[in-house]
Amino acid sequence: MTAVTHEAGAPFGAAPPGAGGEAIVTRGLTKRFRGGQVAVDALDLAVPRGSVFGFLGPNGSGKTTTIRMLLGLVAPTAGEFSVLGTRPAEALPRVGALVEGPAFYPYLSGEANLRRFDAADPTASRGTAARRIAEALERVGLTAAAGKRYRNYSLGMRQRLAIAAALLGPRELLILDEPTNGLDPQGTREVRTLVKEIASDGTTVFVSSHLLAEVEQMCTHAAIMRAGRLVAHGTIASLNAGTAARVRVETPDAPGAAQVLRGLGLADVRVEEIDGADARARLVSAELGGHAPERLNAALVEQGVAVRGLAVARPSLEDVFVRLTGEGFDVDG
Ligand SMILES: Nc1ncnc2c1ncn2[C@@H]1O[C@H](COP(=O)(O)OP(=O)(O)OP(=O)(O)O)[C@@H](O)[C@H]1O
Repeated sequence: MTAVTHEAGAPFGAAPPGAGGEAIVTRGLTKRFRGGQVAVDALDLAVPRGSVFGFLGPNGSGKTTTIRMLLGLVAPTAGEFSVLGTRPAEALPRVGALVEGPAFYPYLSGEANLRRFDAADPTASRGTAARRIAEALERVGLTAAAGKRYRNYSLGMRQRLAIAAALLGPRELLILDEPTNGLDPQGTREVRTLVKEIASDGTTVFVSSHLLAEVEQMCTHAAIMRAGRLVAHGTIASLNAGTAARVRVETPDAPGAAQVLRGLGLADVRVEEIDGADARARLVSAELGGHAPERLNAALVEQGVAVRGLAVARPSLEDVFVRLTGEGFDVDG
């Protein structure tokens, strides 16, 4: 593929990437900073319209640089991309973004701050400003607090106001860079709820995060970055399916249980100690495969193996991410 940079303004091919219904498409998108550091390395991304797309990765993995390229704030070194099926410059009026929080005046009300923010946009019509601001405040649930000074807003309200600033005007795509960073648990909940509400109106939301639980709770799709490279990409369900479920049997007869499970054809049978439990009890685990847990239980009992407990452990997204990125994630929202 020919390397085309957004900065060079070279046209996409006959069919621009993203013409088929994706909100964002990137092909081979690369950013090498002066000094040789490759922040984003040949990124191929497809963000379906209508999705809440989690852009997940540890700090420094290239998320902000990618977002800055998508918004035309930094020029790619190589690769091509489209936003809402077209060139970024054409799409931008339909894109709301929160990259670095807007600077709000503490002594002005939320509404007055939005008015100043809106006035700075040369493309926005003055005649419709009041309606635009009222709608944005309504959308983030700040209508009742519109007249309150910004300095008296809670952290969650401040971030909701920042999102309102990104929603001035009709937006088809909202790009949020770490929108819950620095928020308290209440503020985090408010932002998550707001993101889901915005998405339920049909707006595509592309949200970066280093918090796994956050992406799991609010996103339909995710991409996982590691050191500038994409290591996984798909629906949350398909990413979750990346690791096999295991059955875990607690029993005083570990050799017997292991033999029964192996006899039934289960793979990767392991015997583990149980910390703090009866010294005679052991945990026998195996890949569940297509077996019904209740049939396994019946087979164990029929063959004289005492079963103290049987559970199926579904792999968490965290297991998948740790395996892919080689790093632990903050799992607390
Ligand atoms: N202007 C710059 N000049 C040189 N290197 C940069 C620049 N901006 C970012 N980098 C480097 O590029 C890499 C990716 O940074 P980036 O900010 O995109 O990651 P991130 O995943 O968004 O992390 P964070 O959440 O910490 O911002 C990092 O190693 C960073 O130090």
